Amino acid sequence: MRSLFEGYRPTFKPHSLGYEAESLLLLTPSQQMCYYDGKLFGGYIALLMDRILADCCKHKDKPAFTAYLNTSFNHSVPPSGPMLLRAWPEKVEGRKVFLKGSVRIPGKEAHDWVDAVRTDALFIRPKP
Ligand SMILES: CCCCC/C=C\C/C=C\C/C=C\C/C=C\CCCC(=O)SCCNC(=O)CCNC(=O)[C@H](O)C(C)(C)COP(=O)(O)OP(=O)(O)OC[C@H]1O[C@@H](n2cnc3c(N)ncnc32)[C@H](O)[C@@H]1OP(=O)(O)O
Repeated sequence: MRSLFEGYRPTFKPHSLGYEAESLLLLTPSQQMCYYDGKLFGGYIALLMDRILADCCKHKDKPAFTAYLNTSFNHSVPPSGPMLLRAWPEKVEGRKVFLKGSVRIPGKEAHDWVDAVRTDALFIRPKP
């Protein structure tokens, strides 16, 4: 199961509401799960998003539970290309942490990245 996260090494940067996280990932052949050829399985993408959002929440803080993870798949993600996972906090209300995340993939132009997937998520910190 750990191999699902092979190559996942997030880095963190301070953000006004906590930390933002990002990880550039190149999947190994066993991670390149597709139902349709050339399109990475959406459930696997959601798993990766849940992971980076959870890590973003808990960096130097208490862990939190996923309450919702609303994921929009705007473009398919090629299984063998680079993908940039990103997560950042949008709003914090008591124990509720609202976050956004995205998966970026290379665009048509050199050095151009496009958002293939966008996620709105709510994580809840445990009661004290
Ligand atoms: C296929 C192979 C898989 C392989 C992977 C295997 C293993 C992975 C290994 C390693 C993974 C590594 C790292 C982990 C990566 C990711 C982990 C992510 C974290 C999770 O995977 S975690 C599990 C999934 N997750 C749950 O299992 C949650 C179930 N649920 C609950 O446990 C409760 O529901 C809880 C705790 C969420 C809240 O409960 P609570 O009692 O603490 O708080 P309460 O209900 O009072 O809500 C407080 C305020 O949040 C609002 N609120 C609550 N829920 C809302 C919702 N859904 N939408 C909108 N608002 C919501 C209320 O309206 C209120 O708002 P207000 O205060 O304004 O009134």
